[in-house]
This record gives sequence, structure tokens and C-alpha cells, in this order.
Amino acid sequence: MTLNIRDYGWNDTFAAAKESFQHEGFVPARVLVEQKNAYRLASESGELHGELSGKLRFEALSRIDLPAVGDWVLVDARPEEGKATIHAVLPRSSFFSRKSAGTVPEQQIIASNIDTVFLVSALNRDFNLRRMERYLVMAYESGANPVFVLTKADLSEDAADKKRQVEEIAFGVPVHVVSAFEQSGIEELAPYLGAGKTVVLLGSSGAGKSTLTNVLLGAEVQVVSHVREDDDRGRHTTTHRELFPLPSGALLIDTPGMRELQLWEASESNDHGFPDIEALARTCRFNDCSHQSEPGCAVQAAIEGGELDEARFASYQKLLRELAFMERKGNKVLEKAARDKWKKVTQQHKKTKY
Ligand SMILES: Nc1nc2c(ncn2[C@@H]2O[C@H](COP(=O)(O)OP(=O)(O)OP(=O)(O)O)[C@@H](O)[C@H]2O)c(=O)[nH]1
Ligand SMILES: [Zn+2]
Repeated sequence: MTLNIRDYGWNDTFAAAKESFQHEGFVPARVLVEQKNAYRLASESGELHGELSGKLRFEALSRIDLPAVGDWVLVDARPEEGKATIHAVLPRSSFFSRKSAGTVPEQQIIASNIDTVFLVSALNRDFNLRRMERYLVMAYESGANPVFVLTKADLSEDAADKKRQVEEIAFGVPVHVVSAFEQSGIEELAPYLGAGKTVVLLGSSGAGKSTLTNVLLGAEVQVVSHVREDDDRGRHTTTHRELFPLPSGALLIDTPGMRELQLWEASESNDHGFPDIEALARTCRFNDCSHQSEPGCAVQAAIEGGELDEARFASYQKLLRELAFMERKGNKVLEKAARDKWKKVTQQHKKTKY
């Protein structure tokens, strides 16, 4: 079985990056699944089981240097055995990462080379603008383009109003209202789901990500079952992180991996942004207190009194700055800022010897 890697998102940028490696005989492959340093890859010679070369394994300075779902890697392919040895990871155009817990916190790639991230939120009582802001910051840091998808429109009587509220916090970011149950609004997502485009769904548990995934998958059930005819392993049984093709030709990364990001959400923001700090701020003497050196500042008093962690206050301010920046500059500049941020990481990544 052969396949066309362009169907898996291969493009001229990756092709140019490959050229700079000048390794005779290595071919590109995309990581579909990663489990404990074993990989399933899509290559021109079909799906292969990949293993890391000894050199890549030992020269990796951290986990960020190792392949993750969505990565393009260069491999020595042995199609007759169904196997490949992974020798290098091509620079990532975007990625989600998280810091893994442990004595030495380490950055770990959750998913990479993503074009669009659907920030999925339900329009019921889970609706939470502060949380959406956090997700948006995370999306910008990834380098992927954020799109808000507000789900369960059938449960909401003020969907249009909520849509407007989201548009206000997320200047220039598209917002779409859908209902998986009523199959409404789904067609608005088509522009992001073109052939070779990679999408991930991100959002809290219960937001409707799996249901939406099924709708996107089921849009052309015929095509799906056709694809499966010569694949008796059944490619959509997902208990792990996996990249798989949608009938539209787009690639969806699904998602215990994205659930891991929710841990980030839970630990960093407590689900409600910074309610403790916001409560303190309401008791400052001045309504427009900047919590720096104003008299009667309850926030500074709490820091001095040891009730508020200074680092937590610093990250609150960082969030406010980032959001203010977004609102001021609009989407274009933000995209550049996000891009510069990940470029730096990618450059660090490049310094590693292959
Ligand atoms: N009314 C309504 N309910 C929905 C809709 N989409 C999903 N649900 C329900 O919302 C619940 C959660 O949906 P899931 O798709 O499992 O949510 P999820 O985001 O994948 O959740 P996790 O798998 O925990 O991350 C289920 O009971 C769904 O039936 C919708 O469009 N309308
Ligand atoms: Zn104050």
C-alpha cells in the first residue's frame, strides 16, 4: 500500500527543510501515533512502524528534540519489513507543548505542525470567557491559528449574544456557533478542513469535542468505510494520541494529548482565571488600581502579608499584558508575535545535531 504524503500535510516548506539535511536515502514520514518511543508513521511506502536511531535518542537534549504526533521526520524506510528508523525531526511550523511534572520540569511536545486549533466551548452553563482567554493565549503560543467553536447551540437561547462576547475578548479571531445534535453551523468549519490541513480540538472535558469529531468524521461515512476496506486494524479506534485523516482531506489530531493540556488549564487557572486576585483587587482603594505602589492596594498588602504568592501575581499580570496586547494590536501582529516565539524554540531545536 502506498500513499501520497501531500495528503498528510507535506508541503514545500517541509520539502525545503528536508533539503537542508542532505542525507542520502532518507525519506519523509509523518508521525501518526507515538507511544513510549515507538511510532506509527505515514510515508510514501505506506504506514510503517518507526523506531528512533541510536544517535537521535542519545543526542536528544530533552524530550522536545524527540518526535511527537504531527511531526515530520526523516527515516530510513524498510517497507518490506513495514519498519523505519527515524533519524531526524524537521523543524516544526507550530506546536503545543506542556511542562511535564517531575523533579526537572521538561517541555514535552503534545502535537505539532498544526494549522488550526478549534477552541471548543459549550454554550451552556460551562460558558466561561476567562477560560476561553486562557485557551486563546495557549493557542497563540503554539503558532497555530485559533478559531472559537461554540458548541451545543441547541441548548442556548442567547447564542448570538455569547458569540458577540467571545468576539469582544478575541479581537479578530473567528467565532462559529454549532450544534452537533442539530447538525447546524458545521459547514462553517469547512474552510479550515481543506485537504492536507491539520486541525486539533482543544477544550474542557464535556465541551463536545468527541461528538464534533464524530460529526466531522461521519460527514462522508462512505469515504471512511472505503478507506477502511484495506485497513483491517481499524484506524479510528483511539485510546492514545493519534493523527488521522478526515473525509474532507484534513488531518485531525485526537486527543488524550489534548486532554493533557486541560491539566494545564486546571492547574494554572483553577478553571476561573484568577478569582482570588480579582476578589482582592475589588477591595483596593482605587478602582483603577494597578497594584504597583498605590496606597490602599489590597493586592500588594496580600503579597506582603504572605497570603498571595508573588509568582502567582506575576503570572496574572503577564496574562493581563498578553490580553491587552492582543486587543490593542489585532490579529496580524499577534500572529507575528506568536510566530517569533515559536521560531526561537525552533531555532534552539535546530541547534541540536542530527
Ligand atoms: N445538546 C447537545 N449536547 C451535545 C452536543 N454535542 C455534544 N453534546 C453532549 O455533551 C456531552 C459531552 O460531549 P463529548 O463529545 O463527550 O465531550 P468532549 O469534549 O469530547 O469531552 P471529553 O471526552 O471528556 O474531553 C455528551 O453528553 C454529548 O452528548 C450538542 O451539539 N448539543
Ligand atoms: Zn491594588
